[in-house]
Amino acid sequence: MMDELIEPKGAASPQFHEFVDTKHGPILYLEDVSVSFDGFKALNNLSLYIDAGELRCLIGPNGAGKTTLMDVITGKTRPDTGEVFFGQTIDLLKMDEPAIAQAGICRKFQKPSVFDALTVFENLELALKTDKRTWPTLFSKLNGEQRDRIQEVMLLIGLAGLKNQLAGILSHGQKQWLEIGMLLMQEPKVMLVDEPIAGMTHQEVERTAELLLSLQGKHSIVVVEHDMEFVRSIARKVTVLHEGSVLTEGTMDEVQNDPRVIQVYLGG
Ligand SMILES: Nc1ncnc2c1ncn2[C@@H]1O[C@H](COP(=O)(O)OP(=O)(O)OP(=O)(O)O)[C@@H](O)[C@H]1O
Repeated sequence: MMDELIEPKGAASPQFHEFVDTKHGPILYLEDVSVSFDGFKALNNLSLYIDAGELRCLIGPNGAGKTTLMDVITGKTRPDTGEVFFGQTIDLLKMDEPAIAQAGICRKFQKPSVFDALTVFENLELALKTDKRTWPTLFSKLNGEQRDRIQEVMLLIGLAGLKNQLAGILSHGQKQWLEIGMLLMQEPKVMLVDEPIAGMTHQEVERTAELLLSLQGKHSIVVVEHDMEFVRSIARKVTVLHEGSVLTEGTMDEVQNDPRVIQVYLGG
C-alpha cells in the first residue's frame, strides 16, 4: 500500500498544485454515481474504489456501463449525481478533461493511435511530459534524463530493439505497446485501459499480460476486458458491472462462481 503523498503529473502547471493523497489506500473514489441518457440510467448509484498501485479488471456484459464509467473518471461525461475523487482531496468533477489528464489520469483506447511516420523513439519523444507551451522546442535537444526515460520505457514495452523502426510497420501488438509506452512517458498515476488485447496474437496477449503486471505498484491500472482467460491471467481483484452498478467484486474464482454473475452472463 502506498501511503505517502504522491505529487501528481502536471504539478508544474499553473492550474494544478495539489497532491494526490492516497494515505487511506484508494486513489480513485466513486460514490453513488449516476448517469442518465434520455432517462436511461447507464450508471446507477455506482460506488467503486481503486487502491493506489492496484491492477483492477472491470468486466460486465455489453451495456453494463464500463465505457460510461471510464468517461466519468476522465471527465468526458458528467454524472447527474455522485462524487468522484482522485485521492482524498481532488474533486474530479470540478476539473475538465485536459486538467484530469494533466493531473495524471490517462486512458488507452482500444485502437492504437501512434504516429506511423515516426520511429518508435520519436513517438516516445513526442509523448514526453513537457510543457506544451514549449512545443516548438520539443525536438531541439533531449537531455540525458529524458533519453534515459525513453530508453527505460522502450525496455519496459519490449521495443528497445526496434528503436529506429517506423511505427507504421510495427505489428498490431507492438503498436499497442508503443501507445502504452507513450502514456507511460507522461508518468500517469492512473491508467485506464480499454480492451487491450483485441486483435492480438496469442504471444502478444501473453506479452501484454506481463507488461500490465509489471506496471502495477507504480501505477494504478483499470483494465476493461471481455476476454475472461486474459482477465484471469492478470487479475487480482475483479469488479463485475451490471446495469450500471457494481454487481460483485472479488478474485476471478469468486466472481466466476457467483450465481448472480453466472445469471447475468448466461442470462439464465
Ligand atoms: N451517449 C449515449 N447516449 C445514449 N445512451 C448511451 C450513451 N452512451 C451509452 N449509452 C447507453 O448506456 C448503456 C451503457 O453503455 P456503456 O457503453 O457504458 O456500456 P459498456 O459496458 O461499455 O458496453 P460494451 O461492453 O458493449 O462496450 C448502454 O445501454 C448504452 O446504450
